Amino acid sequence: MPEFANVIVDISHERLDRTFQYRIPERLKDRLQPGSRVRIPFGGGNRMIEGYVTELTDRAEYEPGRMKEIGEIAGGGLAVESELIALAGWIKEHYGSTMIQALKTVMPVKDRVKEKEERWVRLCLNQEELGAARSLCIKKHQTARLRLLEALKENPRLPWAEVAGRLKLTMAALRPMEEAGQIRIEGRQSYRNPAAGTGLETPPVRLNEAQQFIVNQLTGEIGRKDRRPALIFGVTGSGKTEVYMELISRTISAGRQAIVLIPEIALTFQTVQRFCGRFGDRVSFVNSRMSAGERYDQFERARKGELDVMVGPRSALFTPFGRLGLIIIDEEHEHTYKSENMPRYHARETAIARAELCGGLVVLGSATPSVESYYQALAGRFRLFRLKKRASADSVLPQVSVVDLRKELEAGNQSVFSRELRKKMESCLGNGQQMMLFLNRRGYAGFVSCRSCGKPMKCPHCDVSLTAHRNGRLVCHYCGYSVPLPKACPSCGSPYIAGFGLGTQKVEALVGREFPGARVLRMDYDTTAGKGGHQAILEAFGRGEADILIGTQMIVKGHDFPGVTLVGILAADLSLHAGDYRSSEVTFQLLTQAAGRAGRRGIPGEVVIQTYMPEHYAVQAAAAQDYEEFYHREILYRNLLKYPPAGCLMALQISSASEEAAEEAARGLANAISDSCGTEGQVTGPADAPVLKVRDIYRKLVYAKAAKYSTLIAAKDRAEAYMKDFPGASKVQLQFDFS
Ligand SMILES: Nc1ncnc2c1ncn2[C@@H]1O[C@H](COP(=O)(O)OP(=O)(O)OP(=O)(O)O)[C@@H](O)[C@H]1O
Ligand SMILES: [Zn+2]
Ligand SMILES: [Zn+2]
Repeated sequence: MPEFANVIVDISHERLDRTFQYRIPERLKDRLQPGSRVRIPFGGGNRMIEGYVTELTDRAEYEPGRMKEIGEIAGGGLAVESELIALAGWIKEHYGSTMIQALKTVMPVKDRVKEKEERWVRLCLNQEELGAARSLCIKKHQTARLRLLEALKENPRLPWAEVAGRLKLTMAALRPMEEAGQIRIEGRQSYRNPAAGTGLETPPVRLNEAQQFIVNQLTGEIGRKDRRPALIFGVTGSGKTEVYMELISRTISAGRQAIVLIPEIALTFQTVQRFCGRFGDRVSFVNSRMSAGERYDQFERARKGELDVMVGPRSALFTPFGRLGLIIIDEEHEHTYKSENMPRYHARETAIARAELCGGLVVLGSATPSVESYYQALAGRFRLFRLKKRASADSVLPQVSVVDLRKELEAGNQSVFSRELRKKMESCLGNGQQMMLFLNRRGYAGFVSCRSCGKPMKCPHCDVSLTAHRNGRLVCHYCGYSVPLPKACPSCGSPYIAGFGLGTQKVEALVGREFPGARVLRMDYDTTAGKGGHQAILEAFGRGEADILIGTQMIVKGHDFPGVTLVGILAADLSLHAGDYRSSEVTFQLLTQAAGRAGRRGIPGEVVIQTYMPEHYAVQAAAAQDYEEFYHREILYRNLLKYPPAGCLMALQISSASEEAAEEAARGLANAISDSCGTEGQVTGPADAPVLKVRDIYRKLVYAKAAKYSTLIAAKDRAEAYMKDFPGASKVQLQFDFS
C-alpha cells in the first residue's frame, strides 16, 4: 500500500491545478482509493476540511517528516465527484497522462472570466402582447424601446452586449420594461435550458418486434443479470434512436439518469428536438459551440438533479449525474469519440469504465460498427443485437453501382463524372429531385497513386500508403521507410503517377460548367466556418433551395433528406490511402453511410460509387451493403499484421522545437520501450510524423505493438521514467496515443 496520498481540496474552481500531499496513517491503509472523500488538516490551527484523494503514491513530493496526516474518511458515501475522480485515475493509467490532465478532462472547470459577460435580455410577451407594446412605444415616441422590441421579435433572446452596444439601450431604459413584465434580464446563472421550447410533444412510437426484443433483453430481469455492454447493429433508419429513447425512459422510471453521446456533426436541431419532444424539460444538451460557462451550467443542473438526460458529444460522458444508469453511444464507430488532446481517451472504453464504477449499462449503436466493437461482440464480451430492416415500410435500401474510373480514362472520358453518373444526374435533375455529390477526402494526406492501374505506392513493411514529402520522397510514417518518387508505376509501368488534386470548389466549378441550370450548395470547411454554418447549409438544402449538395464527409452523417434520390461518390478510394491501418474501415463506413443517404422515403434511391479500385473489398462490401463481408476481410488483415483489435498499438509522439532533441529522445524512447516489451512486443520507428513540423515544432513517432495491453502499459511507464532522466526533458514533450 502506498505511503502518500495526493488530495485535491476544491474541485469546482481553478484550484484543480493543485493537489496537496498527505501521509496515509496506518489505520487508513487499504481503505483509500482515488476518489475517496477525506478530512484533512489544512492551513494553520486545527482547521479540518474535506478533500478528495486523487492519487496514491510512494513518491514524496517533499520532506515526509513535515507532511501532515490524513484525518479520516469522510462520510456521505459515493458522491459523483468520487466516481469522476476514480474515472480520471483510470484514464491516467489507461492512456498515459498526468492526473491533472485527467482531472481537467472529467471535471470541466468553471470559467470565471466569461461569467460576467454573459447576460441576456429575453422577451416575455406573446405575439399579441408584443404588437400592443410596439403600438404603445410608437404612440409615446419611445424609440429605444421600440428598437429593442423589434430586435426581440426576430430573436427572443439577445446577448447583453448587443443590447447595450448595437441597440444602444441603457439599464435605465430597460428597468421599466422589466418591471412591466415585457422583458427579463437574465444572468448566465438563470440561463436554464438551451433546449427549452424546442420540443414538439411527440408520443412514443409503438416499437416493432425487433426493437421491443432489444429493450426487453436490456431491461428488467435479464438486463439486471447481464451487464455486458450492448452493441445494436442496425441499418440506417432501422429505429435505433427509438430503442434508445425507450431504454432512457425505463432508466428514468427506475430513478436513474442517462447520457446520450452523439457525434457533434450529427447533433442537429432535429436530434435535440426529438429528445426534447420525448423527455421535455428533463433533457438538456451540450455542444462545443457553447461557451465553457454555458456547458458548466448544464453540468451543474445535472449535478443538482434538475435533469435526467444529457445529450452531447464526447465530453458529455462526464456529466456529473449521481445515479447514472445508462450511457448510449450512437454512431459508435465515429472517430471523433477518440480525443485528440491529452489524455487521448476513447469515449467508448471510458464509458465502459464509468459504467463499471456506477453500475450502469452501456449501449452502442451503429449501422457500420467499428471493427473493435464487432470483434468484442463476436468474442462475447459485448451483447450483440441486430436491426436488419428499416423501420418505416416505405423506406427501401438504395441501388448501388460501382464505376471503374480506369475504364473511363480508357474510353477517353476525362471528366470527374463518369458516363453512368452523368446520365443519372441528368435524369435526377430532369425529375426535379435532389442529389448529393460526395468527395471523399477523409484522411487525405498526400498519398500518391498510379492513374492507369489505380495502385497507391505502399510501404513494403507496414502495408500502409506512403506519403509524399516536400523533398520529393515518399515516406512511411509508421516505420520511417522512404524512397524517391518512382518515375514509373512499380505495378504496371505507367508513367502517370500523381497525387490527387480534386477539391470541392473544383467540383462545384465543374458542375456549373456541365450542368449550367442546376442550383448548387457546397459544404466544406470553408463554407461552414461560421457558427452554425453547416446547419444553415443543410437546412437550405432540406428546404429544397438547391438541386445538388456538394461536400466532404460532413454531408454523409445522419442527415435525412427525403428529396435526395441520387448520391454520387466521386473518389471513393481517397480514404483508402490514408496511411493508417484503419483506412479500409473508414472508407467502408463512409461509403456505406453516403449510400444510405439516398432514397429514404418512398422513391428508391440510386448510388454511384466512382473508384480506381473497384475490386477493393471495402468498396465491394459497401456497394453490396454487406458489413459481414467487410468485417471478415478486414479482420484477416488485422490478424495478420497484429493491428487492433487483434493486437494493441501504442504510439509515442515526441515533439520539440529542436529536431535534434526530438530525434535523440525518440531514439532513446524506442530503445527503452523495446527493452521493456522484450519478446512480448514489437517496436518500430522513430519515424517522422505525417506532417513533420507544425508551427515550428518537430514531431517524431515511435510505435509499439503487443498482444496484451498490459505490455504496453508497462512500456508506457518505462517511457515516462526514461523522460524523467532525459537531460533535455524540458525541451521535449511526450504524448501517448493508444488504439
Ligand atoms: N416502431 C416504429 N414504428 C414506426 N416508425 C418508426 C418505428 N421506429 C422508428 N420509426 C421511424 O423510422 C425512422 C428511423 O428511425 P430512427 O431514427 O430511430 O432510426 P435510426 O436507426 O436511429 O436511424 P439512423 O441510422 O439514421 O440514425 C424515424 O422516422 C422513426 O420515427
Ligand atoms: Zn500502375
Ligand atoms: Zn513502413
